[in-house]
Amino acid sequence: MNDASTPDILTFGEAMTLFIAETPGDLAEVERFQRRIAGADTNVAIGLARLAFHVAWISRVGDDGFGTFIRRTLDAEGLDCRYLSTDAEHPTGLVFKERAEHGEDPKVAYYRRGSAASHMGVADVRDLDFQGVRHLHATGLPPALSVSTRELAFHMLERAREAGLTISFDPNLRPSLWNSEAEMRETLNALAAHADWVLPGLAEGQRLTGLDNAHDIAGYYLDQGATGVIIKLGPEGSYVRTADDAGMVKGVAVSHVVDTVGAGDGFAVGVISALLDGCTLRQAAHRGNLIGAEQVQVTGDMEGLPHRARLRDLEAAHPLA
Ligand SMILES: O=C(O)C(=O)C[C@H](O)[C@H](O)CO
Repeated sequence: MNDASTPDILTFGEAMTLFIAETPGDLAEVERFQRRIAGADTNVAIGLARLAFHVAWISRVGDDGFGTFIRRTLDAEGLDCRYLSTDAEHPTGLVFKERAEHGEDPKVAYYRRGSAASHMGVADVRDLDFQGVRHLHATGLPPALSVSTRELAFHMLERAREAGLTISFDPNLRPSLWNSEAEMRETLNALAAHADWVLPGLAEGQRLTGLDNAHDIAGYYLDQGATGVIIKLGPEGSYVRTADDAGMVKGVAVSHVVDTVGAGDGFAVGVISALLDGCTLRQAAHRGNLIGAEQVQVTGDMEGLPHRARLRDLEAAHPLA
């Protein structure tokens, strides 16, 4: 998209070229892979663009074939890539994913250390105009990649706050990318304190807060300043809490889980799109559950993200109970 108009939504992070094993088992045995794109932030950006929001994507790719592939894919998905730059010195990040056989979480191998996106920093967004933008979505990936992307993450949330955008934050824990558990916890909780809507999974919330149940975890983030917290509970659905409401929003049944990666990103797409459409937090959690369920039925990380027509069908078939 080359449109110079103001985006509805800003997103930033790392898009990687993804290789999905064509056969199950250890990557050491796999000879053929399918090529796709991946990255928690970019999955959300694509999902929101499919739902007809104007989404700007802030990132870097390497000056290599994988970077060209990512740029072409994001353009084709309708993302506004005016803030996507090409880094001549560092390569595009890659991720290889095992093929899941029985709905288990597949193993992934990252080749992203020192990637183009991990060299982003505050200077990349010096000319970024927040005026008129409605929303910023952030995840725990940029603060995990490098010191400069961590600074960028805090800078983005602080500027969004000053400019009056709403902010969503999904911790997307990747312990293998952090130096220590304590650093991960402190950094992600500090970032979450800048957000309006915080969207951890139950296990993530437990690890980040040391608390046990969804109600208390949500309370922790409300006390830090969030207006709404939704805890993802997998197939059970999600737990919603605001200052004056709390309760379960039931999940939708899925007969065959193919691959769970990207389900949380689908959930974020549902929640953010619904809130920007003017829905309540419970309706937003329900849409998150619906899109999360779509995402677990495909092998790629973003292929299950629906366009508006499919979303209308899903919401008609599964009204909020
Ligand atoms: O962004 C990452 O770290 C990934 O592993 C790529 C996946 O698309 C992502 O995890 C899905 O949330």
